Amino acid sequence: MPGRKKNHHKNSNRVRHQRGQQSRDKQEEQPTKEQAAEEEEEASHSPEEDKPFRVAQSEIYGRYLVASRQLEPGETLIREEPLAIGPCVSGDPVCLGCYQPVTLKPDQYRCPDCGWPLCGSNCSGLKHKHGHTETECQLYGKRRAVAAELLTDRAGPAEVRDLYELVMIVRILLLRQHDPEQFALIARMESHTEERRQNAVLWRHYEEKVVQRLRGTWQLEDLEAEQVHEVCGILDVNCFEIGQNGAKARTLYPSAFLLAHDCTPNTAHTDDPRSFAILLRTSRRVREREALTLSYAYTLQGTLKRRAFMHEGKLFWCRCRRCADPRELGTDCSALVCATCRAGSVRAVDPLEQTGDWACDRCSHQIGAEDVERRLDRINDDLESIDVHDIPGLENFLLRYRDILRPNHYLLLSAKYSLCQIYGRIDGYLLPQMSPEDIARKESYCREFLEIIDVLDPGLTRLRGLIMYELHAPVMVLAQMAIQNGQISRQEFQRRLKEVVKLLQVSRDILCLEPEGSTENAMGLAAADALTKMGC
Ligand SMILES: C[S@@+](CC[C@H](N)C(=O)[O-])C[C@H]1O[C@@H](n2cnc3c(N)ncnc32)[C@H](O)[C@@H]1O
Repeated sequence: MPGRKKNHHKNSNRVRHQRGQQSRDKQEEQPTKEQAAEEEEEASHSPEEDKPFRVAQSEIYGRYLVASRQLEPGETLIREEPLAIGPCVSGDPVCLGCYQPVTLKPDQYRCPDCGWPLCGSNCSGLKHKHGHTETECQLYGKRRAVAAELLTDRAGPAEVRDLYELVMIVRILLLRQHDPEQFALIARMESHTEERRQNAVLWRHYEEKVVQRLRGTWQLEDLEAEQVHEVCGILDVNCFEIGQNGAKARTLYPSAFLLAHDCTPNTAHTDDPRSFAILLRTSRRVREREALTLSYAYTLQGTLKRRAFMHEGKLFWCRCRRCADPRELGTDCSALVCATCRAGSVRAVDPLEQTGDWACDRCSHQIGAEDVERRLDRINDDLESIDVHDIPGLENFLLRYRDILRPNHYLLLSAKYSLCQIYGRIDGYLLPQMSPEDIARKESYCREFLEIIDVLDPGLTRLRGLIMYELHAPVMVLAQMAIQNGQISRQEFQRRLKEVVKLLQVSRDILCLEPEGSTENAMGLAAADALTKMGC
């Protein structure tokens, strides 16, 4: 469920602050991030390269990419393999070779040498640079107890998360010895170490969960605490969360990390399920010298949450057009129903004031941002507790909160997005089994959702492609029913068919840009097939 999962990128910051306490020697040997930016800029101006972008530098963004000419929608900007890859920070165990989910049950296949759970002995990621390497296996093999004794089905999600969190950090630190060039490409990334150090809670977390564990339990005493903190910062600021067909991983890429954030970005990215390469392209026309942007946050979150997420992990407060507008570019997807007059909408008075008040547009009711956040967290927990296939549960959720949240509220949209995807696809609710009312409901959720996405994630974006594909089916089926029952004219039927064709064409054009072997690409092919069958 893209709407409710973090399947986007996480990111980073600017370049001006003091670096960590590296030794004088190291500082002399390695260029600063500012010098690296200048070198990159020079390199990107070299005449033999006809790159669609170049590296620029600003006080606000730090290094960022700008279009070196006008770019058309769908132009490929970057295709590159990861510098580093590892499991995401979550309580879900995954195979260290291919990042597909595994269990911690006694019958789960495990690496015979180090004891970490793997999907199987023929996993494509075994001894592969993007998977479970021999170096890693040897290191873990000497500490077999970690995986064999701690990673069992008695471990709670927090313990599992703490152990998996270390994997990518260790992989990067291993590169320091085994592939210094690769390590240098990572070391030039922003870490915000100094700002992170000022945040006592965050610093203590990494000190206890990462530095002390690596140096203590994992007996990697030669690691310098400072370097470990630096790597933790680089990961938090620059990682992408990727994965296709059930796999989940986090990655660092050599140049994609340079993209600045915007909550209505002009690029879209996807990843290749085999190589884990990132494929980044423009989602709409970009003017020459315009910043190339992607969203570090989830589109389907309100301003309060998106900004908090970016401040927490990426150490900046977003001030983009969407964030600055209390109505989020007219979508109103954070507005609440006024609890006092019941008629007005409650919105942040100044959304760039994170702890400022929210006020009703009809009466004098006001509420603090912290209160709003607490309420939204409770509603979000409620939504998360509903199984994604539970149609009555999700419908009930919409009913329960319709007098509390405005219809376009992101939490309602999230539930509607799930419903768009499962109506027509699960047993008991397959299209031939559905009542015309339920089919019409699917259509109306798809339309509501599309209207919002057209504003917040416009152009050639996966979310638009997916929702258009979902929308074509109810429009088609209802049109057929209506003509058979004599409810619409031939002309109206033709008009509706035209819409179906348009929806299929756009979704095909978008989803066929997704990598081969991905679910989205399969949908793109299905759209193309449907068009052929319709003679288009
Ligand atoms: C993934 S890094 C991007 C590259 C980074 N600018 C650099 O020089 O290494 C993300 C960081 O860039 C900065 N940044 C990106 N987008 C920004 C934005 N919209 N506003 C302010 N800072 C931004 C923040 O410092 C953020 O932590």
